[in-house]
Amino acid sequence: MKFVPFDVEKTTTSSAAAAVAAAGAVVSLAVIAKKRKQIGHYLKNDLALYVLTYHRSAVVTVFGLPMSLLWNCAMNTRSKYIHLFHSAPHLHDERVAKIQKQVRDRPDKNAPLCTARPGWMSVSLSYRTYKKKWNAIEMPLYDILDVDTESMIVRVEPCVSIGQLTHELNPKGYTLPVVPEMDDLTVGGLINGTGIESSSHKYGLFHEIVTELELLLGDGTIVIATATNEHKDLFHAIPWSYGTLALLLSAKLKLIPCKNYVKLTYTPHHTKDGYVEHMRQLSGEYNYKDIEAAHAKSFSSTETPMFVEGLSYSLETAVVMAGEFIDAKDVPRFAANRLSLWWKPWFYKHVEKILRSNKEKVEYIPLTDYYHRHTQSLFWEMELMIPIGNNPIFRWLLGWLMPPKVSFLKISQTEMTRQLTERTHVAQDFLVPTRKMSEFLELCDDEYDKIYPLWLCLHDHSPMPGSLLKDPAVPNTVNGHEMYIDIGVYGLPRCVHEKREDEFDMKKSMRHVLKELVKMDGFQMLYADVFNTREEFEEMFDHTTYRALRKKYKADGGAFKEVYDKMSVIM
Ligand SMILES: NC(=O)C1=CN([C@@H]2O[C@H](COP(=O)(O)OP(=O)(O)OC[C@H]3O[C@@H](n4cnc5c(N)ncnc54)[C@H](OP(=O)(O)O)[C@@H]3O)[C@@H](O)[C@H]2O)C=CC1
Ligand SMILES: C=C(/C=C/[C@@H](C)[C@H]1CC[C@H]2C3=CC=C4C[C@@H](O)CC[C@]4(C)[C@H]3CC[C@]12C)C(C)C
Repeated sequence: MKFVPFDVEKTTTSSAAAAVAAAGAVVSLAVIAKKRKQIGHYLKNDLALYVLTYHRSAVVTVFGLPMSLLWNCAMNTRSKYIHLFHSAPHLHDERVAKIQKQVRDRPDKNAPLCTARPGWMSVSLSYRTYKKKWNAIEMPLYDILDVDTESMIVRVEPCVSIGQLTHELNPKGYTLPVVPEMDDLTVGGLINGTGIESSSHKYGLFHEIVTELELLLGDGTIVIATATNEHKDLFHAIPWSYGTLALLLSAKLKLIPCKNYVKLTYTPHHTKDGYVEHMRQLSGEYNYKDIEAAHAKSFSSTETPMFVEGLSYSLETAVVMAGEFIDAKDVPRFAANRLSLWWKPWFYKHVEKILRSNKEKVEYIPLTDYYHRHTQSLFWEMELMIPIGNNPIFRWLLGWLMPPKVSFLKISQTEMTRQLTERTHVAQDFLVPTRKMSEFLELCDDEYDKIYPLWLCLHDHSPMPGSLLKDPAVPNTVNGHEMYIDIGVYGLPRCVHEKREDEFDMKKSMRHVLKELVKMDGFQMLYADVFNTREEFEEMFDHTTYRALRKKYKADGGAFKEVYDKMSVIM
């Protein structure tokens, strides 16, 4: 039987439908009553499975939204309780000693190490099933250990989330130079994986803001690694290693001062060449000295905007957004747009309207709202899960509950929807040099059958000796940096929308795109499914020094598996 995982065809903007969805339980009951005969079989076997598989939108609305709210409330209460009664940064060393003991005394030295954070909690498509078989180490490291505004450094444990950090830092007038969207992302996941945001053209990927790592090696030794000390090779190799070199115990991150508003200029474009060139100009790549200045933290004196982002709505159309910090006192009266208010339209829809108006527009957005501009709609994933989610009535009634947690979306999947997601739902970020941006956009348009919008986010790629990431192939002569662009493709190909799923072959398209990506000196973000063979994966990521370091730091020989063994879906 053919079906699509989300009720895409039922997309309707009518208010009546929104009201019905608001009372989602009634809908489910009505549908179930209507199809009693068809589901009789399931009633005997597994009604829950039927509902979870065929009525995903209703399940997400009726159960996912309130459960996510309850979960968030429980987690907030828990962290307030821990903060009040058990917050003990000074106990960090005790906690570390217990983790060290677990690693040293693990019963099966042949089973590889990984963290015990459940796979369904990870902000990725993967369920990380290896955790059931391997030595999963409990690492209850949830504390912000120190905020030093003299040296502009914050020291954190790896399970600290982006949400925790922004809550702590922003009201005090500080922020991380790179604040990846999504509150549930953890510092440990972002350092061992990667993170990016619209300030990455200045500050690089998330690992570029790290100054020190406290690491536990496979043999139980603890080392402190910085960019200049005797473990600098390990320091550079941790990003993109996905927990295959050592376990991270704490990290020091850079801070910058911030203001509480962002002045955002939206520029609509109706040619590909127009928006590609505009983004390249804004990136500062034509003047790399500017980027060096940014790295030296003098962000306010540089000419490049603090934030640059693009949303393309077809191969030839996009809106390019450039933002700067601005003080509340400088915001013109009544000019603020609080994007995060529950009844506001989804951000990418708001931007699409600006594209249609074809007029440049300036808005003043509170900083936290700016950081969360894609949160309500989970980029544009919510349109697939809750097709009426952007309807004004739905937003007024239930917008305050949005979005459901990615964790809920993961645990509520049935095997059938999971397989279908893997076959038809593209969720990938490709990092390509901006010199190849135009070519790669054409490839995506063709291979993914017109998935739009696309997320366009620049980042400064600098050499990282020893990491899996290859150095820039055509380095800018000044300092070896090269400007890259993250092209985020999230959604269903048009043929899948139109119920012609047979015309889309995920593995074939993915492997073709990845092959071309390597030729263009690009690479793929690994939160997504990895469809490469091992050989193809090794063409994209340089394993030479990585393997030497695994030997040097006692990660091979069974302590940790290689990245491909953790990430591949084709094994
Ligand atoms: N804006 C952005 O930049 C976004 C980024 N992402 C992606 O999400 C992922 C992060 O999600 P999150 O849920 O926080 O992390 P995950 O649980 O997905 O962990 C990511 C990787 O980091 C490893 N890791 C995590 N903590 C430690 C640690 N203390 N020591 C050693 N290894 C560790 C994990 O290993 P193990 O499997 O052993 O736990 C895993 O391989 C990243 O891959 C990121 O690229 C997703 C959305 C947005
Ligand atoms: C990396 C970036 C953004 C990524 C997001 C768009 C994806 C990150 C995790 C993805 C998802 C996880 C699990 C899911 C459950 C499935 O049932 C459906 C899909 C999904 C919700 C999936 C959707 C895309 C993500 C949210 C950028 C910012 C660099």
